[in-house]
Amino acid sequence: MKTFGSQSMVAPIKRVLMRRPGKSLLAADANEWHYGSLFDAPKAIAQYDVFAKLVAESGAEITWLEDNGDGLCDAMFTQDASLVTDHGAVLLNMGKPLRVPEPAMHGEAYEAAGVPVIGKLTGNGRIEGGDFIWLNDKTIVVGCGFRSNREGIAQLNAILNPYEITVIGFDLPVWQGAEACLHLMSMISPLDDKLALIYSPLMPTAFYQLLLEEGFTLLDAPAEEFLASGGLNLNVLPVKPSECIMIDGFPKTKKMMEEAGCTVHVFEGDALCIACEGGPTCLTNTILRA
Ligand SMILES: NC(=O)NCCC[C@H](N)C(=O)O
Repeated sequence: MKTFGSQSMVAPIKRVLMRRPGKSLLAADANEWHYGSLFDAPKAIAQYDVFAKLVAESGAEITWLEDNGDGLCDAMFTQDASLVTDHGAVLLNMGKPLRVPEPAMHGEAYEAAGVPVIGKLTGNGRIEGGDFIWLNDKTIVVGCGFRSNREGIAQLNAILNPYEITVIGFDLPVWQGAEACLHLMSMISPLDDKLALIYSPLMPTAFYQLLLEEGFTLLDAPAEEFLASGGLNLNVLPVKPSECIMIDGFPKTKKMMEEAGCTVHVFEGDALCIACEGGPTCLTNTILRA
């Protein structure tokens, strides 16, 4: 039986890597980590538990990393430090200096979980997982901004081209500056093979055009909810095609997805997600979708 592998954003989620926030988050200096005014660590941990329950209820097996007080508060956003393909995992290289130790942690977890590591980014090559999506099962799109760069794309191509996977890049806007977290997935969440929730004003034009050429239907999220949530209204985790988990409190975005045929599960995420700048996709790293 297949225990790892994923070259889709939306196939049924079967296994994920997650890290429950604990001691590190409770000791976090919000300024140092760029967490917002809604940050409240005990509340964030309680919200995380509700989210984790939804993930488990979707049928996914969770491979756990524990927050044992190593001080890596952002490590709960497991999406960012590695990516898993049908051939094994790639350890990424973080753009946010405070997060640099995380890919090595993922490497240890994959070794323990029986997932082969087929390569890792090094030196000045940087990509964070929030900056990539599978456009199709042979093509990865990476957003180049403060967290990911062209050297990272060149390295990822060198690792994945032998498996007939191509990585292409599009430049992201500056938006709120270098300290804020803006990833490619801050402006797009795939919901089905050819359906995605987006925020078009921030999207690279050529990427937007490519999605249309590929036959995507694009649901453009309402600006007021995007701005009120720091973009987290559209950070939506598909648990299977047209079924997803989102943060509660964004009724217009939710309705838009429901009207497009999606089933949407919600959880409270103000202290966890809005404050810490990462949503349901960021809190999970897909090990197996099939
Ligand atoms: N994939 C994501 O969008 N991850 C969110 C990461 C948030 C974290 N506080 C960071 O700044 O890296």
